[in-house]
Amino acid sequence: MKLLLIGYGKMGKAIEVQAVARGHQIAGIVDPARPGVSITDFDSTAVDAAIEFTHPDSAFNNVMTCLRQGIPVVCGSTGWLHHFSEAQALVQQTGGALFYASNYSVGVNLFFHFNEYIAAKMHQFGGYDVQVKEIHHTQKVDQPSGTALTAAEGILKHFPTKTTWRNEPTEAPQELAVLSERIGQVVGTHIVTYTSNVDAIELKHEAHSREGFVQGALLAAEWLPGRQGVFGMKELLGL
Ligand SMILES: NC(=O)C1=CN([C@@H]2O[C@H](COP(=O)(O)OP(=O)(O)OC[C@H]3O[C@@H](n4cnc5c(N)ncnc54)[C@H](OP(=O)(O)O)[C@@H]3O)[C@@H](O)[C@H]2O)C=CC1
Ligand SMILES: O=C(O)C1=N[C@H](C(=O)O)C[C@H](O)C1
Repeated sequence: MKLLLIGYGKMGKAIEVQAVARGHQIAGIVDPARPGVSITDFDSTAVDAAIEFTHPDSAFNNVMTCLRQGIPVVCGSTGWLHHFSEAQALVQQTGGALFYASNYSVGVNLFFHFNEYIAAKMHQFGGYDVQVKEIHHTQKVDQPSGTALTAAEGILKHFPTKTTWRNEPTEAPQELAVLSERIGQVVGTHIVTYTSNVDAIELKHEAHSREGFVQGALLAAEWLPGRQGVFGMKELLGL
């Protein structure tokens, strides 16, 4: 496949290495460190899919440009979902394809699946409070992480005592605390904890490297071309 990499930071560079190892061609790299190359230089004849890992402030614009260029786009950037409905509308309008996941690791998507199941069970039995905690490296600009927000949404869907989330400790019983810590080079750790008067139950995912994100993003890029619509890891993995 011919891939366009948008963003050539920690993820973009790691994706390049694995993409080449899997026999793909890098048709172009768009990044501020490589001026003179832009998404509008490419179209669906030059590129089979774009993979976008940039920044919360640039992701929406990059996704929209790919869709206008007719390029199927796999986006991993977090912190831009307040614009997601506009991207969905452009997918419909253009007949294009957008794949989005707050976390491309297969393990995290299993964690999301179990998280929803556990939330429903814990609510059914009662007596437990719940919180989400995420820990990431100090270069991360958005908080809470996209993964923590997906986990929080999964809890809110199945644990109706909680009606909203807050990114700080809270005593309000209807608020789900989603706590963020930034430490050194931590790749990404997410913990959901249920606490009662007598015990605690934890569901934890700890990424040991970025390889899981890279593999998932490449699987998505290999799966997306030829499809029309908005997709995520549930469709890719059949979860
Ligand atoms: N969904 C998932 O599984 C994962 C998501 N992420 C998310 O992906 C994003 C990127 O992560 P990561 O690679 O670690 O971040 P980095 O900061 O290491 O890399 C981002 C790169 O994108 C560049 N960039 C900024 N703006 C643009 C633009 N408009 N067009 C093209 N490139 C641009 C940056 O350049 P400059 O430094 O000059 O600004 C930088 O080189 C983050 O939002 C992160 O949360 C990360 C890992 C997994
Ligand atoms: O910025 C990161 O590094 C990561 N971002 C994603 C998120 O916000 O959840 C995914 C992963 O945790 C790493």
